[in-house]
Amino acid sequence: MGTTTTTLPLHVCNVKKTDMIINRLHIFLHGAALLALFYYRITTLSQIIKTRETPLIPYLIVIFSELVLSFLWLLHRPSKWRPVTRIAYPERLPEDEKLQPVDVFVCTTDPNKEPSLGVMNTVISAMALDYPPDKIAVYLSDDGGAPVTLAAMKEAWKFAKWWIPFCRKYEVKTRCPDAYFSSPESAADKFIWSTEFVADRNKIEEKYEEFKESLEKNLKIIGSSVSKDHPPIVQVINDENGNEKDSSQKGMPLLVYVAREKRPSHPHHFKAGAINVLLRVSAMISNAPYFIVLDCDHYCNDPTSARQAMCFYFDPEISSKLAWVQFPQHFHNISEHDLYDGNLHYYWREWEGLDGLRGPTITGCNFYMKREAFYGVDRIPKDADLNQLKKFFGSSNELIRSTYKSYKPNVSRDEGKAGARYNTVVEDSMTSLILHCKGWISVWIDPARPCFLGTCPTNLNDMLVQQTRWAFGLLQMTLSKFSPLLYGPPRMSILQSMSYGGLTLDPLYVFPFYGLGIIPQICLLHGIPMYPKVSDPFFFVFAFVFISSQLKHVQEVVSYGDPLRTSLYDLRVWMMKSGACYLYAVLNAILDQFGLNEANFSLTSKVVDDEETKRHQEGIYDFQSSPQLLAPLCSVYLLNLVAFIIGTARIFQSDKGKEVFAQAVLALFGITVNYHLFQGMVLRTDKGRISTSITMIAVAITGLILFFGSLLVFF
Ligand SMILES: O=c1ccn([C@@H]2O[C@H](COP(=O)(O)OP(=O)(O)O[C@H]3O[C@H](CO)[C@@H](O)[C@H](O)[C@H]3O)[C@@H](O)[C@H]2O)c(=O)[nH]1
Ligand SMILES: [Mn+2]
Repeated sequence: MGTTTTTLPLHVCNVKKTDMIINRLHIFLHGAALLALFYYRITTLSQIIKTRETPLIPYLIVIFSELVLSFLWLLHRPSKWRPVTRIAYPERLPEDEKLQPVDVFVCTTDPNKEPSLGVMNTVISAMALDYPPDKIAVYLSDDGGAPVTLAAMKEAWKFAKWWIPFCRKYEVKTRCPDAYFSSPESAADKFIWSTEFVADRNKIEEKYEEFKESLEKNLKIIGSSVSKDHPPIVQVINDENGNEKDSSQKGMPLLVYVAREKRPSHPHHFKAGAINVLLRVSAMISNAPYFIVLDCDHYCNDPTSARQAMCFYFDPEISSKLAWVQFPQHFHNISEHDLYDGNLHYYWREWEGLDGLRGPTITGCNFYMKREAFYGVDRIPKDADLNQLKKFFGSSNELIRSTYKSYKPNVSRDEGKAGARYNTVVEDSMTSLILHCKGWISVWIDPARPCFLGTCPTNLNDMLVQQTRWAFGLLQMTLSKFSPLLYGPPRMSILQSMSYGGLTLDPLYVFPFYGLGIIPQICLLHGIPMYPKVSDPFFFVFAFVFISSQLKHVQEVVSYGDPLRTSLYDLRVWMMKSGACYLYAVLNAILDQFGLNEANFSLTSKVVDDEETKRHQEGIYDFQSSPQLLAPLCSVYLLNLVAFIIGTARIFQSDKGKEVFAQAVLALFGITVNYHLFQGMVLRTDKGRISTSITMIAVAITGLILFFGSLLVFF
């Protein structure tokens, strides 16, 4: 544990040197080019104001777009400054008696979108964690208050009593039963030839089939209705079959069902609300000093995750400041063509860099958290009276008593409440900002064998809906008093504040997307130059900025280990997000400011659709999506297509046309990168194509943009 020189470290942190050097060089080169670019813009702008040779408004829009792009580029730089990776060595932990208890929180909401079998697989995989069973308690929060979920849990308990001993006996690695049976792992070497293993395995498979049947039967009898109006239900499932000392309970963790009270008149704050209820309920039952949050679809794929996390909490050098250990979200339903960036590598690439600062943000689930940090008790003075404590913890005397027994907390000087933050649907980013600002650090670990595997959206619509929710949440955060660029700097380093700023301000990409996707193209049609001529030395500056940002992106993708084509898919996702998700997120955020937007958390579906899965596997875009999301993208596409065709004709016709060469290249870039939209609108005939009605709407919108955009050319 690092106390003497002879003991081996529990974990190591490696700086990714090559990436670090490339990143830093790029920051300076690209940064210098940007300065040159803006020097050009400012000098030409003053000329334009004098001479009025070029229309001012389009020119200002282009400059504004470039400013937003560069500002966001700058905010994302700290996360490139020092990328690191980590390895933990759980085998070097002290003996089991010294390990601290861990509570597992699983959240589910709707058995129709989150089928019970999947949820129970997650619950069972958590119960089977490789950790002393008396130090594990699994809590399921059922936000649907669905009787079918409670019934499923009782069946899960029965099956787990077979499953857990089997996993222990044969050192099974894949402890999510569904994953285990669908791609059977071979037994650990020492059991491989044993007939006993084969017999046990067949038996357990039979039990699993029975378990599945029982869930189906329940579903038929009970139905999958959910309720938004019910009293709280807390049920310890273990109790069903006797008391704790009963032999049937031995070697089994605690399993608890929780459906918090729901009333239509009362806001329930979605997942953040669910976590906070679990925090309080568990404080009264097991009250472990650490807890982990899992989404109902994120099963434990490596049973050692808790031990890996403990490697950091046991390190005396960081343990007192360490709040959470974050594992990435990886997905079991990803295809080799990850068309929608479902694996979220866009984020994880940055998280390696955040880890090199003071730690990654919480990313919704798969994080081990120190309960004390989450309570914010570091801020509670020692001599706090009960009233002060109630202001912080709420009115429950029992909760305060139980908390006090274990942590002897001291009282909050800030007026906040304990737990996850409510102000936004991205409770995770908000909560981590506040914890980082209090001086806590966090750790990011992404082992070769993913510790958790979830279900990611496999069609465009789900991806867009999910990204819209995130973007809206991040904007809510930006517009709240926890706006990172204002709230951060007095409390944490400027680099860390910038990273949070980069995360929450990503929705601003909507402005350059439309600014640069429409204006230069319309000007191209009218033969009005927006960029320097090819013969102008500053043309080189623009070309450099453009090429350098594209190449840097390709380098990041490849160095992260993804195939080259991912950089193209990424670029498309970025454009689709900017043109659709960010657009609606910004509109909703504006409505929200006027109190006109109803709080909402649109769940992503975890139900498998065969045809959709097939398209996903084959790498074919699934465009069955609402016109609202697709039409804006298609319109911009069509505009670029028209601009490119007519603009190129002009370039070949007249000498003056050559001044708009850069704009023609820009339009060509847009239509080439987004060729999938062209395919969807024009070439494809299958069910996943872009419907004719959406294409027609897009044609109409393109006409409107052309008309109104052309008016701008006169100002
Ligand atoms: O009122 C609610 C709404 C959602 N959930 C649960 O929250 C989890 C995440 O919901 P999901 O529909 O899967 O959304 P995703 O977009 O896939 O979730 C991502 O984004 C969320 C923030 O928007 C994070 O909380 C998640 O961890 C992260 O995986 C699921 O287990 C839900 O059951 C609740 O418990 N109560
Ligand atoms: Mn999810």
